[in-house]
Amino acid sequence: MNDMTQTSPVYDNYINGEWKSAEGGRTQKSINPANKNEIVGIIPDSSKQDLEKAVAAAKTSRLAWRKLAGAQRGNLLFKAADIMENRINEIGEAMTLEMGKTLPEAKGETARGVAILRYYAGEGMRKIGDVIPSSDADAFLYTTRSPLGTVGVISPWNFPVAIPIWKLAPALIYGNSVVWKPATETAVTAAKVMQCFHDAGLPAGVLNMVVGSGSVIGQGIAEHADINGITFTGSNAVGQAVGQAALARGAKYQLEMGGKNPIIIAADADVDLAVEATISGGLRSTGQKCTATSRVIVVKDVYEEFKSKLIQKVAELKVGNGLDAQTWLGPCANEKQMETVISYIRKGVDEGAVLLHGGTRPTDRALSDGFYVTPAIFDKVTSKMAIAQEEIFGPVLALIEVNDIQEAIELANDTTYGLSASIYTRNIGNALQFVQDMEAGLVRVNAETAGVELQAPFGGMKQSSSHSREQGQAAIEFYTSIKTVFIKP
Ligand SMILES: NC(=O)C1=CN([C@@H]2O[C@H](COP(=O)(O)OP(=O)(O)OC[C@H]3O[C@@H](n4cnc5c(N)ncnc54)[C@H](OP(=O)(O)O)[C@@H]3O)[C@@H](O)[C@H]2O)C=CC1
Ligand SMILES: O=C(O)CCC(=O)C(=O)O
Repeated sequence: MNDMTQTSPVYDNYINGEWKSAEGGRTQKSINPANKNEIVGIIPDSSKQDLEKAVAAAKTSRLAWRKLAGAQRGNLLFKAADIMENRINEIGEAMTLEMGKTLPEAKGETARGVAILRYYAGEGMRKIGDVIPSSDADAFLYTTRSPLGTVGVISPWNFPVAIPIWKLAPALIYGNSVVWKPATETAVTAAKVMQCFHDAGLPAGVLNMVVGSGSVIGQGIAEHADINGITFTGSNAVGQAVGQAALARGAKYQLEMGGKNPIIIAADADVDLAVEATISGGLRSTGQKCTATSRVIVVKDVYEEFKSKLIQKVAELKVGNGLDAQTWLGPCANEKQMETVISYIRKGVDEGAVLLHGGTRPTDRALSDGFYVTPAIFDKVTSKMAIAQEEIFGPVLALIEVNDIQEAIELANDTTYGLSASIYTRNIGNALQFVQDMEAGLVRVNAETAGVELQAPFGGMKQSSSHSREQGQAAIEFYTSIKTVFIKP
């Protein structure tokens, strides 16, 4: 152990209402991507034994939890929300330190987590069924809903507060107990979120958190016979494996995976607004959103104007440590992610695209220990290139020139993904054609591709999801089963 390891804060698993170190005391380090020499915290490296304890606790606690009134469960979520609201600075700072997004983004995401918690707390008071006229005049026919039992939540590092909360909160409010495996990258942030639920007085065993590698704890959740539903957000490769493991044992599953999201700029677009939306949608959070804009499809009439304005604005963005108030764009979340981004930039050049701007490690020596890449803009991209087809998850914009809206929509659909898409146009006909023909779960007119409203359904078409929807009232479809009740006196 070096000195820094000895002085770094230590975080544990949360099992059956208690903080517990991993079996055998195994730990790993959470590293700051802005400075790889800084350890943010020492976190558990859990084994299957830890998972077993968490699942057993969740199984034991679930009956009493489901028997509470929805309003009682809701009150606990309201309390957790209030506590989290008071800790926005602390949680936001942990997030910036662990995965690099800027502090305003990190605090904004934590505030969003609070709002999601409150939304689902309120769900405890809303209707969960319908009365249906029976063909038997004496009978009472209605539907109600049952929780699944225990839900396994596998969450990624890119929204380390909002994504877990939009899974945990509906799972809990509808009466499920939970075993949560957060991304290892953001386990410190996860522990701070978990502490809010603990301090709110959630009964022991109802929500458990196990930190450890995806292949052990994540896969263990997918395969565990006592976990009745699994919700996952992350890469397509892992999502497919999770889905297959769940399907093989008849468990319910929900997958939210990648995107290759297009923005279309029509000839009649407000070009300045379109440039802003492209930058915000493509480069905020260093491009590490599943809804990030990565393909910029521009009609030829405004191509040159759009391109030169985009380059000018992107050149003004300050890359740096997310804690620095001047920074617009933080580092990639980890070294592997940075290497992936750099390898795609090389691939783009090799395939014949023209790198107009960025795509390099910054020369500033103050940034040399961080996983930084300057935002890249590619010109002369064609739809068949890897940079136009594969999810990069980094600050890379691929410009594609087209003749008209028809061609733009065709190319926008020329991918295996279908998560989000946007168009900039002042023409209602263009907008309606786009809304109708675009194969994506989220379509936005005169708005960037990213940006999800917590009260609306969110999810993708094609290979972006398991065709289910999260958030808003859509969440009830995954976290419960409908029970049809027929009663005759
Ligand atoms: N849709 C989205 O929002 C996201 C998409 N991605 C995409 O995925 C790429 C790789 O990122 P990465 O973090 O490796 O994504 P992963 O899909 O590997 O990670 C997502 C979650 O799954 C867990 N996991 C990893 N392996 C397994 C497994 N075999 N079984 C069950 N769970 C597992 C991870 O745990 P652990 O952290 O311990 O590895 C993490 O909690 C990115 O470049 C991006 O393209 C990534 C994150 C979010
Ligand atoms: O755009 C957003 O706010 C949500 C993005 C998201 O869900 C993701 O990146 O996983």
